[in-house]
This record gives sequence, structure tokens and C-alpha cells, in this order.
Amino acid sequence: MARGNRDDILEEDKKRKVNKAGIQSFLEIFKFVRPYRGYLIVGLISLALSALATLGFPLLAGKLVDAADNKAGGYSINQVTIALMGILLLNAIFAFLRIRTFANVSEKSLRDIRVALYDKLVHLSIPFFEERRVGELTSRITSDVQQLQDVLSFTLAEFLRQAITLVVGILLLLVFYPKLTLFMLATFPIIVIGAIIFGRYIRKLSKRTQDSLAYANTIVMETLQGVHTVKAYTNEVYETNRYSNALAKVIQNALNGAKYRGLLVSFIIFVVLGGIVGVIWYAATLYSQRIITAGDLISFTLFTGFVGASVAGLGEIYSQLQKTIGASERIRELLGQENEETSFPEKETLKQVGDIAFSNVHFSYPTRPDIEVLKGINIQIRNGQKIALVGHSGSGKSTITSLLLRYYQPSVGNILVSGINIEALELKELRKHIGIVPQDVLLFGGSIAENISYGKPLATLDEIKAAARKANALEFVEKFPEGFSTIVGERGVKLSGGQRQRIAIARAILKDPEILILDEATSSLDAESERLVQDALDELMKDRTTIIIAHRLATIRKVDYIYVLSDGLIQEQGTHDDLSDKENGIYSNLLRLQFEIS
Ligand SMILES: Nc1ncnc2c1ncn2[C@@H]1O[C@H](COP(=O)(O)OP(=O)(O)OP(=O)(O)O)[C@@H](O)[C@H]1O
Repeated sequence: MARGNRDDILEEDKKRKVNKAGIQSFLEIFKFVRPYRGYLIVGLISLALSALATLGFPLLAGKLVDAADNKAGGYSINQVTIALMGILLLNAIFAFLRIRTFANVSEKSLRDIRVALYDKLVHLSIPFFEERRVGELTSRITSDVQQLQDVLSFTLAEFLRQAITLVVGILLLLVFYPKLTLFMLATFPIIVIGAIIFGRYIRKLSKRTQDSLAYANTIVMETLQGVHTVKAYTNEVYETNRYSNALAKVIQNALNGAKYRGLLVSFIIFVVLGGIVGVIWYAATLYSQRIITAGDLISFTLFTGFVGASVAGLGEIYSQLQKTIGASERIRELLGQENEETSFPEKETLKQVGDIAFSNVHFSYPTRPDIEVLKGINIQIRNGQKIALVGHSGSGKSTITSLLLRYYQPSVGNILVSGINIEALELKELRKHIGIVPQDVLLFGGSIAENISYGKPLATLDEIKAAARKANALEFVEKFPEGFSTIVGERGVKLSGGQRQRIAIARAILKDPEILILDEATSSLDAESERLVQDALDELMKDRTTIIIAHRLATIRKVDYIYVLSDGLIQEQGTHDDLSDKENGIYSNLLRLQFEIS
């Protein structure tokens, strides 16, 4: 799916016109190059000089032959050869300078673009991420930036080199060999028009082949992922047939494409090479009539080769530029997004933190504005109090905590912390006082110590150890040969659910926030792990205002107050004892249900 998306984007790029708006967004991205413009100028000068030096080559090569016939204006073979070697040397030096300086410009400016994009991404609001796929966003930093890199380090230089070769080459040809050049240029239009027509059709056919191949690959992916189902239904032969039918389509499209590719090659052989034969025929005729020298013949042929190659090169560069304009437009769009934090003239600070109040809070998710998830929530939590949010799955428990963290804004109503509307606080000021132990603990690729100190990056190892001890994590961490330096995350040691939770608890203990959100894990741990995690949580909750998103009622008997959510409203509230006695109450029913299940 994600791949299909990427292909669509690439296909769109191919159709993109290199127009004013596109070039403008490309140039806007160019502001990242500005700090390195000194290098760029050196690179451009080297490039121009190396292109000109290259054009000196055909001239002198012809002169060398003429020198053998004593027709090189009095220069000897050796003198012309030394000049030729000199030009080659200059060319080599300029080429080195060009590549080195262009690499310097492209690598550094692309690093700046990547950092700017990443910085933008991490500062965007949660709703932004919900509207987009992660794959799509990462491809901004990877593929789109790579596309710019290709252009900055190679295509741009190539474009200028080819353009200089083409323009200066044709001018020189016209000056030195006007008749021959006009004859050669006359063959151009047929070649160019023919190549464009064929090229377009072939691209269409190759897209068709790619699409059918992508479809065939999907079959392989699906069946391998669902291999159990295939086997359970003994559908191996059916799937093989499905795959080979899909491949038959691929073959049909590919062969059709090959027919036109073959025709293009025949066209090129006959018309292009025929054109060259014609030009050489004309040149040979002029030579036989002694109108031009043998050296002229060689110079002219080499020049024509260079000019012809630059025409072909420019075609390829045009399609590169189309893709780059697509990439730079997407990068510019992302960089133009507004940050999560909008500026506030007078931000308040939290002096004494603890009391929390939700007052008549209504809320719909930005991606589903028609469905009201919270329909008037009122909650009062006093400093140090521990409350639990209870309700069936999807009743809005996590949404309440997301609003407290200001991931989203309520559509109606206010949320106050210590009497201050959280919208009047800077996000950093609000969030630094809140700690979370989530349901699914994500550990970042790094050491255990780094993972624990995520909420307090400057913590000392002793502080980290103390937090781990309180979180009941010290023992298992010290059992690893590398202790706190043990690498976890995707490429490191795999920790069990209970161990990951204790790391998250240590992380929260170290952060030492006044307000705590505990999203209780749904997957149950074995009795021993459960006890270790519960003890660690009890330690963490001490003296902190705590909101528990409760999934298993057994663990919340000790809380001070319980809010029971249903249908976006608080339907019941009270202590465990109040609620469990209530006849036909939601809470008492839930209790009974859980009791019966366990
Ligand atoms: N990011 C989102 N975008 C759109 N709708 C959402 C989003 N997150 C949750 N919802 C919807 O909002 C409602 C409340 O979800 P919420 O996650 O707050 O429930 P919950 O009580 O925490 O559920 P659970 O116990 O399963 O975690 C659900 O109907 C859910 O489908």
C-alpha cells in the first residue's frame, strides 16, 4: 500500500511541468545552499573552465593531425601535443575542484535541510501525524532529500556542463565549419521528434509493465504473510495459478514494450546513424575537394560527438529536474507547516502544581469532527489525589489524558491546572510537570541508562540507579553483563513486557513530575512480574496527583475516587465502596463481570 503510494508520487513527478511555480519552490529550497555559496561559486567557475577545456580537446586533436601535414599554422606535432596535454591537465584539476566543492555544498546544505525537516516534524502537533502515514513523512527526509542531493551534487553541474558544451560547441562549429554544421543541424529535427514520440509511448508501456508486476508481487506478499490460511485451505495450486496468471499479464505488457523499444533502436540505428553517415559523406566530399583538412574532419567529428552527447544528456536532466521539483515542493510544504506551539503574548507559569479540573469539556478528534467523543466532562482532582478512569474500551479514557497533555484542544470547556487554563501555559511548562507510564512502553534504540534518563537527560548514573531500584528494575538490569549500558530497542536486547514497564516507571520516577498518568497495561503479566510492577507503581504514585486509566478493576481499589465513563459522559463517580454497592450500576456490573471471568 505504502509502496503503491510512493509509486503514485513518482508517477506524478514525471508529469510535473518545469514551470515558474515549480522552479520557485526549488529556488526557495536553495536558501539552504546560501551559507555555502563561496564553495558553490568556486565549483561553478571550475565547472565552466573544465567544460571550456573539454571543448579545446577536439580543436587541438584536429590540429595535431594537421601538424603532421604541416598545416597547423607553423606549430609542430610536439608543440600541439604539449598544448593538448596541458588542456587535459587543466581539465583534470578543474574536474577535481568541481566535484570536491559541489560535494561540500550538497552534503552540508542537505544536512541542514534534513535537520530542518526533522526539527519541524518533531515540533508538529499530534493531529498532523494522524492525518498522514509515517512512511510518507519519513520519505520526505529520505527519498525527497536524496533527490535534491542528486541534483545538487551531480545533475546541476551536469546541466551546466552540457548547456555550456551545447551552446559554445554549436557556436564554435558555426564559426569554424559553417557549411558542415548547417548540414548537421538540418538532420536534428527528425531525430528529436522521432525520439520524443517513441519515448513517450515507451514510458507509458513500461508503467503498465511495472503496475502488473506490482500486482503479481502483491500476490506473493499476501500469500506468504497468510501462509497458514493458504495451507489450511490447501489452496497452494490455486495461489500458484493466480500468480502465474498475473505474470502472464506482465509478460504481455513487457513484450509489447519491447516491440516499441526495438522500433526505437531501429529508428536510431537507421536515422541517427544514417544522419551521421550523411554528415561524414558531406565532410568527406569537402575533404576530397580540399575545402577542409584532415584535421578539420577529425575536429568536426569530435565536436559533433560532444554536442550530440550533450543533447542526449539534457533530456535525461530534464526528467531529473521534474522529479526534483516534486520533491522540493513536498519539502517546502512540510517546512511551511505550523508548529504545535502557537505564540502567546503572556505565558503563565505554574507555581504550585497539583489540582486539576475539567470543566464541561466537549471534544471531537480533528480526523472525525462529526463524532463527539467527550460530551461535557467535569472532573475535579485535588493535589495528591489518586483517581481512576473506568469505562469500556473506546469510552474516552485516553482521550481525557491526551487533552490534559494538550495534544488536542477541547472544542468547548476548559482544563485547569492549579487554577490556570492550560491553554495559557507554554507546552513545555505544562508537560514538564506531567509524567506518563504508557500501556505499550516504547524503548528507544540506546542503552538502558539512556532510556531511563529520557525525562532528565543530565541525570547522573547514581540517580539513574536509584530510580531503577525504586522501580524494581535494578536487579534484572544488573544481571545483564553490560548492566545499564546494555543496548535495548530494535537492535538490542529484547525486554519482557514487565521489564519494559519497570524501565518506564524508573523513567517517570527520575523525571519526578507532580502529575502522573498511568495507562494500565491490558496484557496481563505473570503473578511475580505483576507484583514487581505494582510495587514499583505504588512507589511512583506516592505523593503525586495520579490519573489511572484502569483496564482491570482489581488494581484500583486503593484509589481515592473513581470516574465511570460511558458514551462520552461521566455516568457514575465515587469511591470504590460507594460504586460497588450501587444496584445495577455500570461499575458494579463491570466488577461482577470481571469477577466472573477471573
Ligand atoms: N486519534 C484518534 N482519532 C480519531 N478517533 C479517535 C482517536 N483516538 C481515539 N479515537 C476514538 O475516540 C473514542 C475514545 O477513544 P479512547 O482511546 O479515548 O478510549 P479508551 O476509553 O481509552 O479506550 P481503551 O480502553 O480501549 O484504551 C473511540 O471511539 C476511538 O475510536
